[in-house]
Amino acid sequence: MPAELSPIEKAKFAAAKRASDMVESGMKVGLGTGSTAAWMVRCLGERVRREGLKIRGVPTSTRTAELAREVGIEVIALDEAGWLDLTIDGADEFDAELNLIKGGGGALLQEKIVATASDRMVVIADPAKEVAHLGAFPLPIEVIPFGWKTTRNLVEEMLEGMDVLGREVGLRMSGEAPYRTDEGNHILDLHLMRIGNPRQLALVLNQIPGVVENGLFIDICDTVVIGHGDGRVELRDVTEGTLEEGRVEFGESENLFRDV
Ligand SMILES: O=C(CO)[C@H](O)[C@H](O)COP(=O)(O)O
Repeated sequence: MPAELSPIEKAKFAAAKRASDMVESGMKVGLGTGSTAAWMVRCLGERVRREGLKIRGVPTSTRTAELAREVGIEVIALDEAGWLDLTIDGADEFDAELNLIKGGGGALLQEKIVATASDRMVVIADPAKEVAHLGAFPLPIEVIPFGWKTTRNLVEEMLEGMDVLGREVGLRMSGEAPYRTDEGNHILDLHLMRIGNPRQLALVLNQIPGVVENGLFIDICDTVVIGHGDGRVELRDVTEGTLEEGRVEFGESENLFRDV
C-alpha cells in the first residue's frame, strides 16, 4: 500500500507531473533542484522506463544528478549539451511577472546558468509560492569563501540605498560549519521582507566583488505550472495569463509514492 502524501506534496507532485508531460523524445532537458524538482525527475524516469522516452538531462546539482541516474535518465554535462530545449525547476517565490526567488536549496548558481541556456524555463510550484511582492522568502546569494565577511559588509552597505523593508544578512550554516554549494562557495541569506525593485537589486548585487550570483531570476521563467493538493493544475504565462487548467490523476503514479 503506497504511503499517503501530504496535500503539499500532492500539490508539488501535480505540478511536476504536468510539466514532465511537456518533455518530448530527443530533448535535452535541464533538471532543477529541490523537492518539487525531485518529483519531476521521478516522473521523467517513469516515462523513460514505461514509454522509452529518450532524453538527456543536465542536472543543476549533485543531488539531482544522483536521482536522475537512479531513475534511469541519461545525464550529461551542460557543456556537452551546449543548449537545452527546456529546463524544469522549482522556485521559492514567483510574482505576477514570473520573476522568481530561487536558491532555498542552495543550487541557485547552477540553476541560473542552466535555465539561461534553455529555450524555455518552466517553473513548478505549489500555490504557497505565489506572492504579490518578492522578498518574504530570504533571498540567497552565492559568495566566494575568500573574504566573505567583507562581502557581507558590502552587501549590507548597498542595501541601505535599496527599496527593501528588511536588511538582515545571515550566513547559511550546515550544522556547525558554513554551508558549501556544489561550487564550494557560501550562501548569504538576505532577509528583505519585501523587494521594491527586484530587477535593480539583481543588477546591483552582482556588481559587488565576491558575489558570484543572486537568487533573483528576472525574465528567465516563461511558464509556471501551479499544482494543487486535489490534483488541479494551472499553467500560467507572463504575457497571456492562464493558458490551461487541468487535472492530474494520482492513481496512475502510486508506485512513485512508494519510495518517498
Ligand atoms: O531553488 C531551489 C533550490 O536551489 C528550489 O527550486 C527551491 O528552493 C524550491 O524548493 P522546493 O521545491 O523544495 O520547495
